[in-house]
Amino acid sequence: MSFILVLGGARSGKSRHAEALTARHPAPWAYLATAEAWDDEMRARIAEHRARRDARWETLDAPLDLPAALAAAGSRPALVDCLTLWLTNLMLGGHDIPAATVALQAALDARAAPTVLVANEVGLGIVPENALARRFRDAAGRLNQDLAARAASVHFIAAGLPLVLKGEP
Ligand SMILES: Nc1nc2c(ncn2[C@@H]2O[C@H](COP(=O)(O)OP(=O)(O)OP(=O)(O)O)[C@@H](O)[C@H]2O)c(=O)[nH]1
Repeated sequence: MSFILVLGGARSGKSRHAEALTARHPAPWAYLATAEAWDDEMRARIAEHRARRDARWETLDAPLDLPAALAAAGSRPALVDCLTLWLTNLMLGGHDIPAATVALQAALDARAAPTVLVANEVGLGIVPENALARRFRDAAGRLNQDLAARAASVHFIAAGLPLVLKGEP
């Protein structure tokens, strides 16, 4: 089944927008979290998100094996938040990014329920000074392009407001 891709910068409101898109479908919904709580700041960010979601959401942790989590979500509408952190986790772990992208696409193709994907638009600022940051920026841009080409709709969020780049609002 096709999916919706929600792009945006940090604190642009993309998670909230993606939650609303997912909630257009009947509950229960699966929230596939790719973040890991390494420090207090991340724990606080995650706690804020968890407080916002009610009991109709079930959280599945998917820092690396996102294809398995998409399969585990089964017939529930699923929200993946976010692909850019998943990519970070893969890169830091030395995983094969093209192979992981193919596996992700296969898992998306296999879904029979609606899916909303959140990703950061990271390439709008100045060129990063270090090589790893430049590699990450390029990989994130490529992943966004690959998924946008396959998505039914693509929404770009800035200042909490959606700009429809492709498909339905
Ligand atoms: N492990 C885990 N991570 C979560 C959970 N809920 C949310 N997150 C993570 O929190 C991250 C989002 O953090 P924020 O800092 O609020 O995101 P942001 O991109 O700055 O903000 P917006 O664009 O406004 O959504 C996502 O990557 C999620 O994976 C959870 O229950 N468990």
